Amino acid sequence: MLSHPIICLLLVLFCIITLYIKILKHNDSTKKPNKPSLPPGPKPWPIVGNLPEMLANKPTFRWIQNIMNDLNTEIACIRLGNIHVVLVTSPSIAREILMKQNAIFASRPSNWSSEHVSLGYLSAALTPFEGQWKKMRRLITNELVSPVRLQWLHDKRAEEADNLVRYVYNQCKNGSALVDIRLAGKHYAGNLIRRLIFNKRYFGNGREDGGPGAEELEHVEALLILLKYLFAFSVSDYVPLLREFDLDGHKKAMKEATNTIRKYHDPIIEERIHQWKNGTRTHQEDLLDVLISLKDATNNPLLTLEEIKSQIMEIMIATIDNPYNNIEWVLSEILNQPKLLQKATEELDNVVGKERIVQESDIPKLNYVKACIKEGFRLHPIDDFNVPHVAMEDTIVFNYFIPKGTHVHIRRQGIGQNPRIWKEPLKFNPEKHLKNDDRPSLTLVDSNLETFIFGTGKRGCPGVTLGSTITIMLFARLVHGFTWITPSNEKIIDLSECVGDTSKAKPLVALGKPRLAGEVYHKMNQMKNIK
Ligand code: HEM
Repeated sequence: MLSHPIICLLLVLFCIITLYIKILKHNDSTKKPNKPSLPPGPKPWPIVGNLPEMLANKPTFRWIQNIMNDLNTEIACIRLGNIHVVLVTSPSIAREILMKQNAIFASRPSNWSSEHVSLGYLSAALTPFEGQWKKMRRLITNELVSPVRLQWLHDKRAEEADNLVRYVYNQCKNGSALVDIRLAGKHYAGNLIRRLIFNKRYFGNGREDGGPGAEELEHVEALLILLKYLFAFSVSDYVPLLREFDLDGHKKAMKEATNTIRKYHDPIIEERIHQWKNGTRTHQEDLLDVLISLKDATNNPLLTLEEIKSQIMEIMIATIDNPYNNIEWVLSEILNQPKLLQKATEELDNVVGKERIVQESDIPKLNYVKACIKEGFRLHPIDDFNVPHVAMEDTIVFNYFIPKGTHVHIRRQGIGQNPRIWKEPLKFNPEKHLKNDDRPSLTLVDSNLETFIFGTGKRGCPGVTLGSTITIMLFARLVHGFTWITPSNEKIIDLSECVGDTSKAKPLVALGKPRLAGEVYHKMNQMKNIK
């Protein structure tokens, strides 16, 4: 006979084992066969996640490209500190995130760089999803880039397009000359946005040939530095305790750049507000006047001084990089395939002729020109990563679990070069955008996100019309106004990318020669130097 305590012990053991089996069974039954997991990715370390690999594999975007190629996936997840970062190269997943689940993914990350540039989240593009974003987004859409406003600003844009031709013409008017296309593109876009906002091309005395002065060179470079370091996978964005140490130097570079920009912007903005207050200015001439004159429901100024400064800095940043980078790549690609350059030139000659220069009103008829530009955006976006979005709640995307707080980076180049979507993805061929498009006038809008240009949804670009116009006019004026050939010491244009980003490693310098009737240029050369 077993003694009483042993029976008790056996009974307890039996209960424990039964309970354990029950728990196991329960877990098994609750484990649905397809319980969503995170998207695939490298196994994260405890606490730091994949930060060690990120730091050991610079530049980060190439490390991420390699991870996704190795895993053969169009969606991946890495963990940086305690933040999940999801990467996407599939148009259908991008549509799910930016269209179907748009409301969930409408926020932006909070980090030092975006807070710094937006002067504490006062502007639209960088501000997480909340009231301030709504206020500034509405204002941009309704007051700064509405069709009526863009019409009002037409003549300023036309003068800057004329100044572009004047600047290039002054370099090659005695025959032909080498022209730095990157420089010309940067400064056309910089002049144009300064003109729309401040009614100024030059902060200083400018240059007689229409080119940039030292101040404009400094201004545009500072804006591009901010872009370079915004959302640039700085380690302190994921481990805020490290912010003070500025381990990668991003903070120092960004502070210097904002100081430079504010050195030019702030006195103009402050003086202008003063003029409106003391009644010496009563007539709106540019977007700064518009911003100052906006009123709230109680007829008080809608915007504070800091809101105006922040929104102006953001629009300056948003306008310059895409157009010049696109045109530099497109011209490089078609210099290497002269038949394409010839086709674009023929279209311009057919639509415009050679007695006048191309104008914005010609744009609807320039489908081949626009197809070239779209193809440039597909192959060579300025940055692989779109501005990041943040999931505001837990969700499921294509059967993957995406936790609240995840940063989503849609990879523009990954989408544009996705071999499942595009035949011969690495070949520059504008016909790709003409084949399936029977609309009478092609646009640069990327509605199915197979070429990721402006994005879509709540955080999609509000500057589509202005951005398209600037880019198309830059390309059309250069190709219509001048003959371009590869410099004699280069067989073909070197199409290598920078190691650290997607820009062209070497600036494009091409041999340009005027190709229109002489009076066309002379008229522009007589333009006053607008300061
Ligand atoms: C060719 C030129 C341009 C391109 C390719 C472009 C592209 C983009 C892209 C891809 C986004 C992010 C979309 C997303 O988050 O999913 C964006 C956002 C934005 N863009 Fe543009 N853009 C251009 C020109 C402009 C211009 C001229 C303006 C001036 C008003 C502008 C203002 C903005 C703003 C304010 C946002 C942020 C929207 C938000 O977060 O609510 N962009 N742009």
